[in-house]
Amino acid sequence: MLSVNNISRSFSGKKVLDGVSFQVRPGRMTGFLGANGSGKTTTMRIILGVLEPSSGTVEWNGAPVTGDGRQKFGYMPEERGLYPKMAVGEQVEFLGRLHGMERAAARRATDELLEQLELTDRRGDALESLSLGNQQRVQIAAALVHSPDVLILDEPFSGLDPIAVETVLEVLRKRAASGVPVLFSSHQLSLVERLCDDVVIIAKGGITAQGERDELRRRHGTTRFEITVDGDAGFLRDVPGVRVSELDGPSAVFEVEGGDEQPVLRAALERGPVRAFGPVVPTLDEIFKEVV
Ligand SMILES: Nc1ncnc2c1ncn2[C@@H]1O[C@H](COP(=O)(O)OP(=O)(O)OP(=O)(O)O)[C@@H](O)[C@H]1O
Repeated sequence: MLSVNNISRSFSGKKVLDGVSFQVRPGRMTGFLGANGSGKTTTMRIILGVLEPSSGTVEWNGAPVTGDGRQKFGYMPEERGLYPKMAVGEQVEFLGRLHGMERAAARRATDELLEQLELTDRRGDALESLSLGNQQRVQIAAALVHSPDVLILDEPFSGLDPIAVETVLEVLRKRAASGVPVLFSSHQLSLVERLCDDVVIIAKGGITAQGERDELRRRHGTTRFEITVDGDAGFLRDVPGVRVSELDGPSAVFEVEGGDEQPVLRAALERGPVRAFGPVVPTLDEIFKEVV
């Protein structure tokens, strides 16, 4: 497990991270969400050791991360740092070699990744001749070539079309499934909602929510309920203690005074069949707006 423990960081006296703590668990995709300037890139740079924290530590499996340990991290930085004129395959292979791989192993890993990312036919082309979306796929290959123990990806899905998102996602999921913790930042909430197992939300340099995606959604959504009946759900307005916030023919969203929704269900059943009844589970988008 990767643990970020109480990290703070200032630039020219201005605190941009203040006591940031969270975990990235093995085998899970963790979405790192935050508005522009909230501190995502700074946190990722500190995890990678590109930047020193003012205080706090980063630990991998309970021990402080050292330079050697970071050799086994895979990083896709926000500023995409590859060589524009170098051929795609040569470049990925070279980065594998820089991480200490033997030539043959680096070549094999490169071939496999280019195949998975549907770039095999671009192997010999200069990076700059590829579309931006394809260059992005090469960045993913560069971060993965040395079979990292941990993956830290800054906005890996930005600029990808929906099909490319699926291709990249499949590659990342495979790595996660093999036990690698994957941390990726994103602004695209609906995408993160679909892709991640765990979520960490940062606002103004502090963590405001974190946990398993579905658990987080349940935790933030217990005060509202939705119901669908046969006919018109308008009768709910006359049920004592009920405040209807949305009404659309047979469906309604409501809150109950005191929070016990079961009497409302009984009242509805007395009138006729109830087709659906349950708590409203908020989207990540709604949670994000609530906690930032
Ligand atoms: N090298 C630096 N010198 C001074 N200030 C910096 C430096 N790096 C980051 N900052 C400031 O730290 C804050 C957090 O920036 P950071 O890049 O971590 O945010 P972010 O969440 O990644 O944003 P974005 O989504 O826009 O990439 C910002 O106010 C930024 O201006």
